Amino acid sequence: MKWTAKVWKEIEPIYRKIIEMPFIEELQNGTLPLEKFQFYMAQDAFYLENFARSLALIGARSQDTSHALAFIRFAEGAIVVEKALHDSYFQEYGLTERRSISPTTHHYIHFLKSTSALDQVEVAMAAVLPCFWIYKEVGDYIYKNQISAKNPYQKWINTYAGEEFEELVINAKNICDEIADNCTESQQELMTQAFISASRLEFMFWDSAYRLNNWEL
Ligand SMILES: Cc1ncc(C[n+]2csc(CCO)c2C)c(N)n1
Repeated sequence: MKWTAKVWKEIEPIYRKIIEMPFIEELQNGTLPLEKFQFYMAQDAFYLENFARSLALIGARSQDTSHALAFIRFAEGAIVVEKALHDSYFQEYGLTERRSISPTTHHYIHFLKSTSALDQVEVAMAAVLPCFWIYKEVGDYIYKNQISAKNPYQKWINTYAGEEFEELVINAKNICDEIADNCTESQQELMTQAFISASRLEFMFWDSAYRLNNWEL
């Protein structure tokens, strides 16, 4: 069995929780309060800037040049494509002020940065995979189950349910399977643990936006 098939089984309960969470349900119905979406967008802008750096670092640390190129392109995509989506939402919803990084965003960013800098590059690749894969699954899920034709968050949904994004995800998954095949069992286990941690953090990222959770002090 491929490594990706094995790890998806591991995070299936987390994925189920994600698609059942109120943030996702209300995003799908278009009823998510704007304040919560704004909080999410503002936090995601911080996330992307840092996530792109992790991807670039993984690219730089990759032995295989085709993997290096793929991760450098992912890094570019994180800044160019995703940032464009944010900028349009920032304009549409009049989001101007720069907020502070929430505890969950802080934790997620630093988990990715330290993993990409200090752990084996294979483990770092596994740590960033949920960012691609879970977004693809969630995007497709929402797209298929949408009831309302008019949704203020449609652009977000279309970005992740689209074919262009699918290609990126397939590429990221294939690279992880290729490198997992050349890993020892204990290295694979570290990859799996990193994948699970990042999946939990994806859940927390939406959950904390729904709760507008920020530092108390
Ligand atoms: C918390 C959080 N996790 C994942 C993504 C999705 N995402 C961000 S950059 C990128 C790769 C290049 O486009 C992907 C899939 C997000 N926006 N926010």
